[in-house]
Amino acid sequence: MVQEKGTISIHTENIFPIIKKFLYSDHEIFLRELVSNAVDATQKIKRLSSLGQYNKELGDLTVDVSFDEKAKTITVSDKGIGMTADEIKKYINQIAFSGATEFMEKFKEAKDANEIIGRFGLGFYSAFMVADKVEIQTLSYQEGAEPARWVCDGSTEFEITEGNKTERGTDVILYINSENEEFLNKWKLQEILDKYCKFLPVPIKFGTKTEHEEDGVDEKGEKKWKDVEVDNIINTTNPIWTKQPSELTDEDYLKFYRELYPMSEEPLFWIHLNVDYPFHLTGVLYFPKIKNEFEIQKNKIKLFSRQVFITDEVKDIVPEFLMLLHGVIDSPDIPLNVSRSFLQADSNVKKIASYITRKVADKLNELFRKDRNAYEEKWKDIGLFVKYGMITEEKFYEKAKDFVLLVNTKSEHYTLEEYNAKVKDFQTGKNGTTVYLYTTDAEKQHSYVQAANKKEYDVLVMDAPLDNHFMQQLEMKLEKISFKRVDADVIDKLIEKDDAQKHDLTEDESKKLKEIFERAINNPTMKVEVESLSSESLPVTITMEEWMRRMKDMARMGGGGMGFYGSLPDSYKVAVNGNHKLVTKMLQSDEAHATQLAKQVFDLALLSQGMLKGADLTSFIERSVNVVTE
Ligand SMILES: Nc1ncnc2c1ncn2[C@@H]1O[C@H](COP(=O)(O)OP(=O)(O)OP(=O)(O)O)[C@@H](O)[C@H]1O
Repeated sequence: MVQEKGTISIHTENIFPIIKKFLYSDHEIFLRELVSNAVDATQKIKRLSSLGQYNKELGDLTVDVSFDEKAKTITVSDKGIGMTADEIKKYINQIAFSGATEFMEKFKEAKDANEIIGRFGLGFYSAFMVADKVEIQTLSYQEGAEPARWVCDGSTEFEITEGNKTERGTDVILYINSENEEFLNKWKLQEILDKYCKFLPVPIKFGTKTEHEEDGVDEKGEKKWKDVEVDNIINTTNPIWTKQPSELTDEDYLKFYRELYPMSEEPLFWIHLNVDYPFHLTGVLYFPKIKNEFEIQKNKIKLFSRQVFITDEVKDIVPEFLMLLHGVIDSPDIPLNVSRSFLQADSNVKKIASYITRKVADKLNELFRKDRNAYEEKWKDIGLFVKYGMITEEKFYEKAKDFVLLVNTKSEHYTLEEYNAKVKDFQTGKNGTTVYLYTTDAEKQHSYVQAANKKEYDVLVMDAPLDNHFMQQLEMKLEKISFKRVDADVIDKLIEKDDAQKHDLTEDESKKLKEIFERAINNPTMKVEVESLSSESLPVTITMEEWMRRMKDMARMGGGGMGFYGSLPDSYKVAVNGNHKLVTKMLQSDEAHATQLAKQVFDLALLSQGMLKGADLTSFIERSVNVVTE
């Protein structure tokens, strides 16, 4: 007997075709929505029971997901609070959005199904993305409630009749349409449940699975096994982020990490997030080992809302540099279903981002203070992360400046403050700027590093692509320091002091020398200059000005607006040591011999820079052999 027929109050005839069509790409979330509703209903009955407002047995509260390939149905059953016919009318029929007109207007901007579903309270209706007909069989927990049945065939017509349920709870039965039969598949459903429902707080059963069980011993005394069918519970109801850190061991955290990222290396350490005010957020963030930039995988953080998986695109919620971390964040306070631009402006999201940034900085600081040696050992893996954070987040910079480390060619680690104290006295030039010398490749730039060390200068290793930006950041922030690569100039000019040496050459001699070299090198991008270096320094040194090289490096890395520098030819300075005895010899030789000597020492300088290649290298070798045999 039909009790009631009616029209779902959305005033627009064909809302379902719109839902179906528009939400095409995200079809699978219908299951997330229905299972979440079932879990909500279950938690409500638990709460009523604990408040003493429901006094009957709760019984087994497992939510059951099943499908029938022949009947082409998927059923989600719960033993939650159920609904009366009136409640169905109230909650299901009057779709919780303020009107079809608004929906019609807004859906145009919406970018994905999540947005529409959440914003308009269409969770339940997402069932129509995959089903032609949806049936609800339900019995409310309330004393004397009658079972009710609701059926809707995807038009705006519905029907409420007497239901057949004899126990408290709700069954939602989807009659899957022909385009969506792929969902009538065990593996497909299992996959969707794994993705969205793996950590829901109520057990979810999906069929059964076979397990091996010990079955006594045989005649020989060996263990016997038997296969038993057990419920296939697809979720862990108390994932670690819902627990207190004090209840957890390191092994628990590692186990959870392995569960989330089965193929990954062990994380370095982790942070347990737990805040109640001014927003709710729990989670565990792991620091993965990051060896180099190419390995970075973003979007590894999974975002949950009350244990329901929402997305692993956490951009806009956590600051960019924190996306290098792995783990989970769970917050009901993140507006999940709004557009990205709205998200960025949301004050809760901003607070959450700065909370996480602070927590991460505090954790690093704690590791640094507690066990400096261990921290230094891990620096290789966390350095990139810390520097990235300092470059991109002002707030993080302020905290991290106390625990970021600089590493020199002797593998010694220094904080910014320690390093400044170490080099200030020796490496401050006459203009008052302290020069931090660095190498990007201690092997290749070996002769320069050695020259610096001879002068008792310290040399840092800055070999990550990010270091360019990092140094620039430090130059801006720290007063009166500048970074110079060891081959940015001849050693005496890298850090200019008052006691600069003079060479004994006359102006004419200098000019002549310059000409000899220019002729020998015959390359306009090599600018020859006669310098007064110590007589033990090499006769010729090739350098590239710091500023120019950095611009070129950035252009190479694709730095915005730097393309112009990339297109300039490399320009080097060829510093001829006016105090070297070879110079005197050259000035006294005939032109041909002088040119040959100039060529030879220039090639030697190129060689020490790793710049001598191809035909030039061959002719250098031939020339050298001749010199030796002469
Ligand atoms: N399995 C169920 N048991 C009891 N009540 C249910 C069940 N499923 C849905 N309802 C009722 O129907 C209402 C509407 O559900 P729907 O999924 O459309 O929206 P919602 O769950 O309130 O919001 P959203 O899905 O956007 O988070 C629910 O709030 C609940 O009152």
